[in-house]
Amino acid sequence: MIKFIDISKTFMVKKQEINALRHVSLDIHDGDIFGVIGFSGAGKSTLLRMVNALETPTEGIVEINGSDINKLSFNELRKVRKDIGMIFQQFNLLESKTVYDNIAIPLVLKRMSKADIEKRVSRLLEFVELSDKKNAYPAQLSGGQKQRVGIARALSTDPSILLCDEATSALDPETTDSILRLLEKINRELNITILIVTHEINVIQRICNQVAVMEQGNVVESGSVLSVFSKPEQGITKRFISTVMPDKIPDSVMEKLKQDIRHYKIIKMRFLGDNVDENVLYFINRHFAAETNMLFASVNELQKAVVGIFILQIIGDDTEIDKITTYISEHNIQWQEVKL
Ligand SMILES: Nc1ncnc2c1ncn2[C@@H]1O[C@H](COP(=O)(O)OP(=O)(O)OP(=O)(O)O)[C@@H](O)[C@H]1O
Repeated sequence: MIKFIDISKTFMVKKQEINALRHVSLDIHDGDIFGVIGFSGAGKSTLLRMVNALETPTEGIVEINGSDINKLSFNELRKVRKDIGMIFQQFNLLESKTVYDNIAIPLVLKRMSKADIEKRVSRLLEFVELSDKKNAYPAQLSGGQKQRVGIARALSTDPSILLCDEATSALDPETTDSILRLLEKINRELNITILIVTHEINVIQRICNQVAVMEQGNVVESGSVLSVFSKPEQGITKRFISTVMPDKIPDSVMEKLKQDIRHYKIIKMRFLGDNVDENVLYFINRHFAAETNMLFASVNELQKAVVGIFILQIIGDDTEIDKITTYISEHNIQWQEVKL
């Protein structure tokens, strides 16, 4: 388990304080794919680099499996670092070395025998599906292939934690998808805990089970991806999520609404998981004396659950509208009024 306990980090640049992290507390459990999202400068990389003590906190404690990483002896720290792999946006491969040699570097440093290195590297190349590129140089590889080499190198010491610093930000969407599938396989088959920092919400949506949203050094929102995506609280979270799960009335529909002189209320409902199965809309239309008009609907699958967003215009008198919203609340469906 990785535990950030009340972490703050201040950099001094030309006598000016930069508060890169402010009182950050997070728990990352074994087996998690934990995503940290935020815009540039939010403090994500600084936080990630705390895990292998490439960065030390000004205040607070970073615990890995119960021990304070900044209180370890040199040898103890070296051992912990072997248990932590890291991949980067720009891959960080040695251009003058072949794919094989790049992956073998950590094993050579570990003084592993040649035969064992050969065995381990071949297995890793197979795992990342690059066996045919064993003797190629990085310049002969695509971005996705380079990242696969980076991943194989990070896995070479058999770590239990993998840190990913914007690992897909330099890749096109299709290649991103294949790398994310590989990360999922690493988590599932090798039982490796993954910590990802990214500014791409689709990365979080696609593979993470937990998320923390960072803004100006603070964690402003965190929790399971399902709970945060289905009920985002903070403005920044809503902005990120709306790019992959739109929740706005389309402009053309909005124009028509402006001409509508009937008495109505507009509500936005979010259905989560099981309650999407209940045919609430059917019930509303049959049992209340109001007309409903669907202005927008989207349904997304997340962590094998369904998140539905419906924006409904309810046309009728206030008593009937109140009955409907009470009925919706009683069915534990989140809703809020949308004001034009
Ligand atoms: N070594 C350093 N010296 C001085 N300031 C730093 C250093 N490292 C980071 N910072 C500053 O700390 C803040 C957080 O930076 P950090 O790289 O952690 O953000 P980030 O969210 O990862 O952004 P990006 O995605 O652009 O890397 C920024 O204002 C950055 O300029």
